[in-house]
Amino acid sequence: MDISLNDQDLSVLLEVIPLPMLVLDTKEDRVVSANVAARRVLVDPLPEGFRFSASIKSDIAEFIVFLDEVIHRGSAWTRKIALTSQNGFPVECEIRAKVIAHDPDAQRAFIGLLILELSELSQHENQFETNRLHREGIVGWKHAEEFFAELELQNQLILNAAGEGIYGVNTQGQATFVNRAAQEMLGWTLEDLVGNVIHDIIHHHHTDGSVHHAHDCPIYKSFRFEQVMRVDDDVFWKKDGKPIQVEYVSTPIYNQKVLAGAVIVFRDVTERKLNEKKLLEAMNEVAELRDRLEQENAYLQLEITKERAHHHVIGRSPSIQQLHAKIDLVAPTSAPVLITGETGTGKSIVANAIHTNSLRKGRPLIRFKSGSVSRTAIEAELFGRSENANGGERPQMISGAIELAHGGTLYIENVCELPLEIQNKLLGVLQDGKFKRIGDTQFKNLDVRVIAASTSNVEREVSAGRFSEELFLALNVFPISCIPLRDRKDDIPDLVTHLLSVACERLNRPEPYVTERTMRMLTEYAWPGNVKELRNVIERAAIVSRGEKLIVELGGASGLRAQSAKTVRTEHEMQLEIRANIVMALKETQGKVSGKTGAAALLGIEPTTLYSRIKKLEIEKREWQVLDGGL
Ligand SMILES: Nc1ncnc2c1ncn2[C@@H]1O[C@H](COP(=O)(O)OP(=O)(O)OP(=O)(O)O)[C@@H](O)[C@H]1O
Repeated sequence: MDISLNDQDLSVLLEVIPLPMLVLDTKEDRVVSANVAARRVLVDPLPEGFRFSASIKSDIAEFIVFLDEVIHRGSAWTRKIALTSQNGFPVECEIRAKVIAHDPDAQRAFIGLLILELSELSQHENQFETNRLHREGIVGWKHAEEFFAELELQNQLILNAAGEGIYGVNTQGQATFVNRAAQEMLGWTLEDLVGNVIHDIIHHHHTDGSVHHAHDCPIYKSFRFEQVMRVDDDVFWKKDGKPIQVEYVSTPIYNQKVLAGAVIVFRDVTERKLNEKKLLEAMNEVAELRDRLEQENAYLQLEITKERAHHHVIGRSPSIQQLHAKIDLVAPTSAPVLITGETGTGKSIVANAIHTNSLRKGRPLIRFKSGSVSRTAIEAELFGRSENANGGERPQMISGAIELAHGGTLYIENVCELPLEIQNKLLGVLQDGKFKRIGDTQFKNLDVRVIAASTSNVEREVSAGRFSEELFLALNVFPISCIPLRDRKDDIPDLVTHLLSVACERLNRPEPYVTERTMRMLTEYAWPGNVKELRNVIERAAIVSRGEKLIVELGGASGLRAQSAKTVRTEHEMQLEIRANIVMALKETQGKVSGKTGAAALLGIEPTTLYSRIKKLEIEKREWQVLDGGL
């Protein structure tokens, strides 16, 4: 079957195609039809029976291979074939070919050839790329715009959420933005600030009232000299005319590497500065008090040392020598000491000697003698108290004697008078080496040496169930007993001389001399109140003696002198003497025990001691009342 094409139809079809196109009859190598664009490239007008091979510049064999490929595959393209234009110029092109009709038996095919000049093709491609870029550019710009809008919104949110005040200024010092915190801290609104020179609004004066010139302003400096400025003590002025203390950082900002102004981040530190000021004042006050306390302490220590300088254990009797030996032995240790002896025999003098000869002498010797009657008061005096009076506020601390003695020595007088509960608590403290204030929750470590004293026979108190046996064992590590003055009369002259010189020094009086007679009288006296009583007598004598001689009055003791002439008295006789002396004293004071005019003062003993003696010796009211009534 032979095929044919309606040339007319083909021409019309080809003409609508803008690119060079022609139809080739392969059998006759004839261009059947070519559109105007193709004719413009090859030959125009197209001669009847124009042979396509005439336009091929390159090897014709290459074109035949290409046609075979087209017929075989139905379509193909190549850039290997160069054409010659009607002017004789070479036309570099891409030829795209497609089989329109094929009759293998007749070895004929009609093939459509599209000729794309490479120069135009690349122009097209460039144009296409440009269009594509243009299209994509617009889309990209839109994306960028959305992105920046989003970013700006987020930045605004961040700026407004920030706790610090933040504002920006341009290079003219005009505010460009102000975040919410800044507006709230300053009271100025966005309308008040943005576009205006912010220095004139919030930063115009110092607190002392002097003008803050813009040329001195660190914020201006930050963008003039392009440096970050940190200021920690400045003021910004609020809309209500009040200043707030601020600390701020001013950082220069750039737009496309060109200085655009500065951003200022600030904090209201008014309250902090106030607290710092208060703290500083409080610390200064504390330092002042500490200095004063140290001075007072130094002064008191000096006074105590001076006072204690007169508190040596005086005497040469064998019992006093023995006492010295014991003190020397026990002082350097930290062992507890239990000192027993009648009142006024020098128990506190011994405690002092032990302390001053120990390694603790640089720390205080605290004397504890509870004057309180109630158990809780005694407990607080000894262990301290931590009170939270105003609930929630810092508790008020009161240090007890035991805490004050930390590192030093605690001397407990009349230890037998401590209530049993407190005795047990004290025992616990000594065993554990820690204590707790009343009302406190925390234990504190304690390093204390305890020296306890008693006028009573402690073993007897233990047997009577009035004193804790365990505490007795804990304290009785090194017992020392103080011998009454009547058993060491040899010491009386030394004591008289010593006590007289101490008294005169204190009274700032010339020291009178003691006649032999007076010394004998003093030596022979029974001294139921021991050295304490002797001291009182000597002090009184130092006051009343106006002349050169010491005039001694032994008060109610005259009645006892006859008895005191006896060389040895029994313990019972001694007790009777003491009893009679107390009754006499009570008679003189009409039963008054304490106070300056009380019987205790007259006897030179503590009221508590006198009370316990009255009880122990079973002295009844009628005894001194009857006597009183008899006069
Ligand atoms: N051996 C001594 N050497 C020097 N002074 C002494 C001596 N013994 C006692 N004294 C003096 O007597 C006074 C009373 O002594 P101290 O207070 O030590 O007695 P005490 O036994 O502790 O009495 P009390 O049991 O009543 O507390 C002291 O102030 C001290 O001046």
